[in-house]
Amino acid sequence: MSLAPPVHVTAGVAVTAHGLRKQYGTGEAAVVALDDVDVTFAAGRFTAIMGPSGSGKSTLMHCLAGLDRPTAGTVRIGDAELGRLDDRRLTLLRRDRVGFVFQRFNLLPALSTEENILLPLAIAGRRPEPGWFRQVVAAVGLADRLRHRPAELSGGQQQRVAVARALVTKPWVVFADEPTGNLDSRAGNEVLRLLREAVDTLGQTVVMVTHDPTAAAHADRVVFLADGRLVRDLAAPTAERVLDVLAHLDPGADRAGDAVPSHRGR
Ligand SMILES: Nc1ncnc2c1ncn2[C@@H]1O[C@H](COP(=O)(O)OP(=O)(O)OP(=O)(O)O)[C@@H](O)[C@H]1O
Repeated sequence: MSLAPPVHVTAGVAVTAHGLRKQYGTGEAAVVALDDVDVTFAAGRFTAIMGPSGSGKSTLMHCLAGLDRPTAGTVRIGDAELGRLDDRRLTLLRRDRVGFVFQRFNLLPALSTEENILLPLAIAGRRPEPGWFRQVVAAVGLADRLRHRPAELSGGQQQRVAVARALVTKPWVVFADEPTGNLDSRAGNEVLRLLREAVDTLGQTVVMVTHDPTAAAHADRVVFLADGRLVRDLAAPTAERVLDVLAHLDPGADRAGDAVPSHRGR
């Protein structure tokens, strides 16, 4: 597969979706999970996707990452339009150009930390760039855990292995799906700090789905979904402002929203 230089990445845009629609089922059982979503993710920025349960966050991320095909609309990662790629080329794009961090870490239990981190490169038959592997390992603080297997690591350490695995290919974008969902707040903070650092020091693009306003506050921007539509776009988020927006999207979150000062009208 030939992957031309990432025109859109160098132009400042890593991922774009236009007119994105996803419908599950047909007739009376039909569910419209995404309803005409247009969104652009700038290169070298950290964006969080939030919204009430069932609002379409996972569906959006799966369509953006080429893990699922939309019913209508287009997605571009770098200069590749995903709808124009057959399954094989899409698999290669995901392998070579996209990093993933999942809530459940998804490490291979029989492999060491080092082997897990290098797995995407091994599958692609690529060697790590000299120095890059060491730089990534140092960044995530795992230099003294390289021979350990996942079962010998804490949850936070396992997720740091997953972050290193996502960064090692120098992907155009890292998609993180609830990366702190299985971690206590300290370990979660550490993972968020790492993602933030990857953006600030490596120019990495990160798109993260989260339910946690504190996690979203690490991002440069938060986009909010409700009923499959993109309804708010918040720059320079704080946990309080995120809570405030959420409280007005989801009646179930009203109590949490009432607990913080309202920032409406500012
Ligand atoms: N495979 C599927 N078949 C049918 N409906 C689906 C399927 N996957 C998701 N849905 C529906 O699509 C809608 C959006 O789901 P999605 O998982 O994207 O929401 P979410 O915002 O990620 O929710 P949560 O925060 O609870 O994880 C929901 O109504 C869900 O029930």
